[in-house]
Amino acid sequence: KIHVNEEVLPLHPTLVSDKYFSTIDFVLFVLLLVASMAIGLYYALSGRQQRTTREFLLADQSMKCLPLSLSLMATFQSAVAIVGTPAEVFTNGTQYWFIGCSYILGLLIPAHIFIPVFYRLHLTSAYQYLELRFCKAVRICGTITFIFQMIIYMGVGIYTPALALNAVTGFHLWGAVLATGLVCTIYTALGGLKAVIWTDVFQTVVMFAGQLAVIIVGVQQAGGLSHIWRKVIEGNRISGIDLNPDPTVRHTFWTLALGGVFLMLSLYGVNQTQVQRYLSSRTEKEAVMSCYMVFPCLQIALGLSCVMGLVMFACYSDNSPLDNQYITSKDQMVLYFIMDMLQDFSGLPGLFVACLFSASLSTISSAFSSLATVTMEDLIKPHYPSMVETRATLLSKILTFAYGLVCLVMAYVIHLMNGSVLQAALSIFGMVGGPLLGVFCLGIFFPLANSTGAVTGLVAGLVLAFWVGIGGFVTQIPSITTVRPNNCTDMAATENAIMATVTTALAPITDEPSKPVGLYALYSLSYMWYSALNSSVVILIGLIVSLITGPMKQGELVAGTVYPLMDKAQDLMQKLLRPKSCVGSREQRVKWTHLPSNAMLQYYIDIHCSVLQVLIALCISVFPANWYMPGTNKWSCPNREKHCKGGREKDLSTIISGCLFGAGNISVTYNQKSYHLLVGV
Ligand SMILES: O=C(O)CCCC[C@@H]1SC[C@@H]2NC(=O)N[C@@H]21
Ligand code: NA
Repeated sequence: KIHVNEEVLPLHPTLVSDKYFSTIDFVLFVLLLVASMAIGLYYALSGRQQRTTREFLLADQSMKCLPLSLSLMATFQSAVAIVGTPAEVFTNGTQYWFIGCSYILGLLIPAHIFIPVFYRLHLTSAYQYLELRFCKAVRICGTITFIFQMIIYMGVGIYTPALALNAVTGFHLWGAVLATGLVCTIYTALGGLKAVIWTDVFQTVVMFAGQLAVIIVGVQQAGGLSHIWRKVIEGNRISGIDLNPDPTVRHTFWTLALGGVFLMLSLYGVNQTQVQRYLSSRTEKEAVMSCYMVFPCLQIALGLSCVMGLVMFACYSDNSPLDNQYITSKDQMVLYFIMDMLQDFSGLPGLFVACLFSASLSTISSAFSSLATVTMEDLIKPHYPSMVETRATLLSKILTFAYGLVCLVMAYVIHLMNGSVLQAALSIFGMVGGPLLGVFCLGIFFPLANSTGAVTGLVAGLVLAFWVGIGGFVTQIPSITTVRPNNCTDMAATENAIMATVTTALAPITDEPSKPVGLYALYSLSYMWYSALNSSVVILIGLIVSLITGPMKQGELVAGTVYPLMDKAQDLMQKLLRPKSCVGSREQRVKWTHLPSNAMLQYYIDIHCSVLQVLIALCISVFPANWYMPGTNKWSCPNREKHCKGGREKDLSTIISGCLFGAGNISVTYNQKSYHLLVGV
């Protein structure tokens, strides 16, 4: 049996028999690199030739929403998702598809909370916010955390397609890594953010084209839609909605749709790569629009990958190349499928490989650009405030090159680690991106949070993240190795053990394992909850420490750094200390229907609402108040019979939020008067 090792086995004799990457496939791959490079050079040489940092790092703030939205999607849609998602669906069914539900809140909240705050502060780096809101130290901590996260992700992003290609076709591993790394570095360093965004657009088109072509031909090869449907039904791969509340189950509706919201927020809300795109928009409105438009793009991308997984399953359910040890990891599955089933369609493998590398290029170029930006803006510029623009721009270009080299080094580090890439990437986002999300939320939603609280919270969040993340990684080794015995050499066995560990619930759990207790329960937490857990811990510790060390005073806050949502949080704390009398005597009441329909309403939420309720309230707060305010008698107020008569009997958003999350109090302030509402049924 073949153990894939690119150094020993440059070509694969038994894998796809006599089928190799052909000349036309190779040409398509090279064309992709050449076209990307050409776009980069065009922006390097045209216009004002990237002479200021505003031009180089923020695309002259001239971007429109269509290219922005495609670029937003391309940034976090790497080869990891292209090979990882079909493999996930192949092994565990379509449950992962439910992550699509998290895109709703995961994009609405950035669009209406994060974008307005960042855009109006005229930032370049998202971490400038942390200094404005807290202090320099928090900014530096945030920047360093971000750099750490992106460097690892970049390594995974560049290594994944190269490894898959190498394992299946024997294409030179380091040749592919070097080619993509160099091309990407050059066009990013020369063309700046504008080149990155426009190459993203081109690469997105290639990505969709590749996936779509493979699916269409694949369906035909697999014996048509009805045959595929029968196979996936027989193989039990169409997953129903799994409402199991157990947080240790890897993928359920809750881990994906709710845990996924936090993941999405850390990526689309506060990650520099995306914030930089919002800031490069011509207007705030266009930035918000681009955020809306990512939604269908992400859904299409997710749908295509899932369908590809199903098609693959129909082809290989009885004869898995993984079981036959034709391939060594499920991440090689997609390419194996392409080379095995579609080899006779000249150019199709090449188109798909171009798709794979498009995904990877668009991700690492965004990473280079954002890393150069934060290094310049957060670490270098503050020390040289009088640096001239041309010099700063040149330095930014050099930084981009430097990160290109770092990326190549990281590819080698990832090469030494080995593992299932999708879960690895998402775990990194949860472990490092989660705490970062927490510190931003702490600043934006809680006026009382101070710098000490922010630093302590961030550090505590990171410590917990690595504790739980690494704990989960280590404690899973024994159980998995027994599941998957292998008869390779000792070296290969250890390697496989590590690989299988990251693959975690590779096989759906068949026999009921004993419930983990104590720390093991914590370690077995689904990786999809990492973002939520870690960000909540940062907020909680941040608030506690802030309260102990003396909360921030209203006057000390820089205007525009806090979102009005939690404006009254301090009032609320005081109110909570008093016995609660639904509506204080100071507060006046008017009929709900007397509130003007365009009233600007401010909400604050009872502190004993759960995090979920807070989220829902956030969601509610983004809809125009007059959608559900006037005369809705689901809002209870004292004398509600008197005041709230004749309204709509059922208000959808109220009912859904109420049913799902129980009741919570929300107060509305209008014209300096407070009104209390009870959300729920
Ligand atoms: O790099 C990748 O391709 C995978 C990691 C990022 C995936 C996140 S999960 C939610 C969202 N949907 C996507 O397609 N990408 C991001
Ligand atoms: Na990408």
